[in-house]
Amino acid sequence: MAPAGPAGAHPTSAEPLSRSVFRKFLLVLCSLLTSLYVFYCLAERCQTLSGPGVGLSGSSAEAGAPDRGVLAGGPRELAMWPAAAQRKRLLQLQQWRRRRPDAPPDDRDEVAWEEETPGLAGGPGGSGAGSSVAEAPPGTLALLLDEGTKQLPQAIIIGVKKGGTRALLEFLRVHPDVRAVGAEPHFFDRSYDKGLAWYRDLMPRTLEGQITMEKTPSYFVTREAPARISAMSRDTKLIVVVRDPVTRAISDYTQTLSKRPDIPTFESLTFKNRSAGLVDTSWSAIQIGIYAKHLEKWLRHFPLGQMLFVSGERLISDPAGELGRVQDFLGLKRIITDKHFYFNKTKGFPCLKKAEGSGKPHCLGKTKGRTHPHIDREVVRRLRDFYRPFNRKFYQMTGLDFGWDG
Ligand SMILES: Nc1ncnc2c1ncn2[C@@H]1O[C@H](COP(=O)(O)OS(=O)(=O)O)[C@@H](OP(=O)(O)O)[C@H]1O
Repeated sequence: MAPAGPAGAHPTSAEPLSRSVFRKFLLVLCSLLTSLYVFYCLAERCQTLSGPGVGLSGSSAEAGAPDRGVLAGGPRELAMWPAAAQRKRLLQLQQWRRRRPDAPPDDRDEVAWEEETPGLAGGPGGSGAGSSVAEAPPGTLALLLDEGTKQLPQAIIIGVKKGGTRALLEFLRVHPDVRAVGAEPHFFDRSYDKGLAWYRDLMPRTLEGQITMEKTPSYFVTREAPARISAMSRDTKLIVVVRDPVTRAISDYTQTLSKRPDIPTFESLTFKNRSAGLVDTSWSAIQIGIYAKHLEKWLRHFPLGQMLFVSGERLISDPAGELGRVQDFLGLKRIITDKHFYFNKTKGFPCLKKAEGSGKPHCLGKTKGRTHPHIDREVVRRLRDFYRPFNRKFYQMTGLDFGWDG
């Protein structure tokens, strides 16, 4: 008998051998797949495979946060999206982020306003200073929030105090291409020594095409501010909200009175010598309203065309009209229209139908639109006489008649 060949020599062990090889192969394959999956998850792409079409819709588990699918992707994943989708997604993140109450402004009056309207507060946090990773939702949101860059403002609302500057900024923030610091930075008057890097760091992150803004009404009357802003950028656009200087002075006084009820009467503070009718121009409430005098200083550093004068009165009677002018001046698409406003009878002012971020109707807080005390008519008349020549000069300089003198 011929001896059995190798195949025939172990007819029974051949099958178990191939099975064990197969088992080992399966084992290696499984661990390879598991490692790949773990690696994939570590790269945080597990939840983002759905892509923009899925990610931008759906409900949110986070309180008010955009869909998780939207949030979970990392910058690399984001980079794979078409530019428009990236922008939309980042805008969505910005909006969500603006809803969080951030650091309050430094002005006490403004603090009160922000406290009442956290939904509208942008704070240096809306601006980046509050972007603590601890607050960030899980996943790579923290990374995503770092998208965009902090820019020095291209436009500043420089005044005037009690002119309606808060209303203007909050209305403007409804625009998707406007990002603004909620608090007043007071950089060019109080913190200039901290340097431009400090100032820039207060700003919100912006995407290409978005404008960075801030408002500090005291800049308009700060001697050094025009040169300092010009040194930052000669192209900075300047917005001044002006209001009848007499009502502005009374509003200013009303604010001080609300904090220090024991101050002298408006009438007594107005005059150096009441019987002689000599107005005290050293009182800041009076001085701020001499707009022509302050404007002269700005015009030494900026061309008139780089400044926009917003009527504080029309900002109340026709907010959409004034916002139209502002959007044009800033080179923005006219997105904010009369559809965004309604007149709130209780408040006595126009309010936003949908506040930026929260989507709910919203009025400014109770520190905006205070009831003014009654002022002696004779004192008001004397003040009108005092301001008339300055107002005329201001109308001449700006080419605009604000109609304060009847
Ligand atoms: N929509 C709306 N709602 C409430 N208030 C409004 C609005 N539009 C303009 N105003 C007027 O804004 C005045 C306050 O001006 P500012 O925001 O510039 O004040 S501040 O300098 O920032 O303190 C504030 O002044 P007072 O009425 O004297 O309180 C308002 O008259």
